[in-house]
Amino acid sequence: MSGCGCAEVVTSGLLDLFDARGRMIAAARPVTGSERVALAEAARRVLAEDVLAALDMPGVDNSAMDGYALRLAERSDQGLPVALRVPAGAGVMHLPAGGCARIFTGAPLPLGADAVVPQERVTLDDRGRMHIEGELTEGANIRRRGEETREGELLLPAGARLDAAAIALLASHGIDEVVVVRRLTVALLSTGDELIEPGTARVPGQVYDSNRALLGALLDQAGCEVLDLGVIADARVDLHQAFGLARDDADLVICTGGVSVGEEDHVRPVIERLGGIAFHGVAMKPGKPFALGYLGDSLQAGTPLIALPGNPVASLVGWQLLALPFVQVRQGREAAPLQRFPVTAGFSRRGPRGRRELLRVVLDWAAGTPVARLAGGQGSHMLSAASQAHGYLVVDANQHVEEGHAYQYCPIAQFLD
Ligand SMILES: Nc1nc2c(c(=O)[nH]1)N[C@H]1C(S)=C(S)[C@@H](COP(=O)(O)OP(=O)(O)OC[C@H]3O[C@@H](n4cnc5c(N)ncnc54)[C@H](O)[C@@H]3O)O[C@H]1N2
Ligand code: MOO
Repeated sequence: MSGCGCAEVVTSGLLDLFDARGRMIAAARPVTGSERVALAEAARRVLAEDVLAALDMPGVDNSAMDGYALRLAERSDQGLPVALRVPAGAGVMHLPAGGCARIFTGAPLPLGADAVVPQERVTLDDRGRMHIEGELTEGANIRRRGEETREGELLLPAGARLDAAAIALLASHGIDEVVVVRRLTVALLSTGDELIEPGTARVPGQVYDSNRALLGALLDQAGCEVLDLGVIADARVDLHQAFGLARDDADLVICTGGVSVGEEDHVRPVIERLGGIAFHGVAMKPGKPFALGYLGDSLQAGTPLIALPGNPVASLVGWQLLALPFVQVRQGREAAPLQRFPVTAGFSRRGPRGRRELLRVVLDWAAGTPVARLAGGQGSHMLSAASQAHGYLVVDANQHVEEGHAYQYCPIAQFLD
């Protein structure tokens, strides 16, 4: 049984999924143009230039523990008097000869000290002298100046996407602005006479436009500016007008629906009129009628266009596996390699004919190692399983899934980056 309840069509002339992904990556060209933004605005942006370390990191030798700093050679059975107190934020002090320093995590190591003993390994006698339990080696519990990074070294390369850790790294060097690649403007439109906006009244047969909501959220997550062109009727004249606008105002056009073979599917002929198609049709389920095209003279000189299938899960999977790497390269970064590894199936299922299938699954860890279970109905119109899924179990064309056997698994979290 096919997941969508319809008879499976044996497909030919479709591109292999991984070939198609390779073609998407090869076809993408980074945009030019950059802007300087405040660090507070820089999350999810892509660095346009290398950022060098502004400081040695750590900036001074300092303590990794709350404890006592000492000269190891002065350790004695009589204990050491506490001659100094060094809180975090204190300047660099000198350790008086024959004494130790009370010190706190991150506080500058006093000059002369060569080890720190954590307070749990210390006793103070009734004269206030510090005694150490156990062994202590030179350099113990000291974080050395520059041990992580030296001033002038490469901190983050051009093309790095700024996630929370990268932003924190920049902040730790006192950097409050960065030069980032300008945001991609992506024109987004849905096609279909049945589509209506969420929040409006519906008559039977009408369908709420979920793909624009889906892709709007995905584009936002990917750090793109969305030029929302709304729902366009399945009519050549309307599509022609919308694509004309998108071509002039966007770095990329993404449309959904009307990309299959029915006579109501007008997207392809209009793209061919205004530009061309690089490829159409991928041996994947869901997501088969995926197309890469362009508006203008060529893929490189014109505005690239990605046509995603109307079925919502087909649009989602087409974005994650094919459109996202294209966007990543266009944003000036590298396409993230596809992460996949074997996971055992906890179910059996007839295999897809002629297409590689991406089953929406959840991982069950009850037995200690993960077992993939179907997240729900697998029809490419069924968003509920897609919204529950942890990942895709990738089943090769014409292969049956057998419970207890391992198949490649692609975690969905990788597509959020
Ligand atoms: N004879 C054939 N029919 C179909 C084939 C085929 O090879 N031969 N392929 C099927 C596959 S696979 C898919 S996927 C769909 C994709 O078709 P289209 O991209 O042309 O999409 P539509 O026909 O416009 O719509 C399909 C389906 O999705 C719903 N839809 C469309 N847009 C949205 C939206 N923005 N939000 C929510 N739902 C949407 C639409 O109402 C339809 O139910 O074609 C198969 N057919
Ligand atoms: O199987 Mo389609 O590719 O329904 O998405």
